Amino acid sequence: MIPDSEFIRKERIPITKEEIRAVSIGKLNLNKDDVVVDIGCGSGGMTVEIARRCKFVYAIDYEEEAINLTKQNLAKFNIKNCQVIMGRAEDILNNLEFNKAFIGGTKNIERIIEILNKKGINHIVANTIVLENAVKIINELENNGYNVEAVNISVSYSKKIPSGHMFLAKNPITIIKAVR
Ligand SMILES: C[S@@+](CC[C@H](N)C(=O)[O-])C[C@H]1O[C@@H](n2cnc3c(N)ncnc32)[C@H](O)[C@@H]1O
Repeated sequence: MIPDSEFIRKERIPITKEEIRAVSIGKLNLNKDDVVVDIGCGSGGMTVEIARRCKFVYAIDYEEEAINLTKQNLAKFNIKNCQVIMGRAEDILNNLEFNKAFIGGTKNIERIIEILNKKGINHIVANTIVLENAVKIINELENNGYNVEAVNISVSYSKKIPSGHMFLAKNPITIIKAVR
């Protein structure tokens, strides 16, 4: 995994933290022939990690700032096997050919899952920090016939204090994997 500090970052656009990227990449079980869509690419943290491990990535986000940041990070890490597309995933997915999906942005998630199902996508990984979104994503995936497994990951980072080290907890993230 690339350390968070090596990415170009903007405070307004949260990057998926290194440890969460590591588990998410594991759940995607990528191989060199995979073509992956990154839905809600944000700062491009996941886009870069996915692209390094597969054939091609489509990175989608409706925010111009996110698109620009993703492009900057792709350039920084010299990633060429990626197309960055600005727009709403639900309007774009039907025009793309891919076999796995990573979901980092959850606006209109019901429609997105419906499209992924109709396109015959058999391997999806989604991340969310919002409890209600986790429930919604799990229910929608199961309603669309996927076998779902969710893990909730809490990462704590060490901090040096005068008497030694302490751990500072980050918010838990739910990582949902759907296959069939
Ligand atoms: C938490 S960020 C993703 C972080 C990213 N995985 C990273 O490592 O930097 C969520 C992003 O999803 C985008 N987003 C949410 N719903 C979307 C949708 N339906 N279509 C396209 N982009 C979406 C938001 O604009 C935001 O930039």
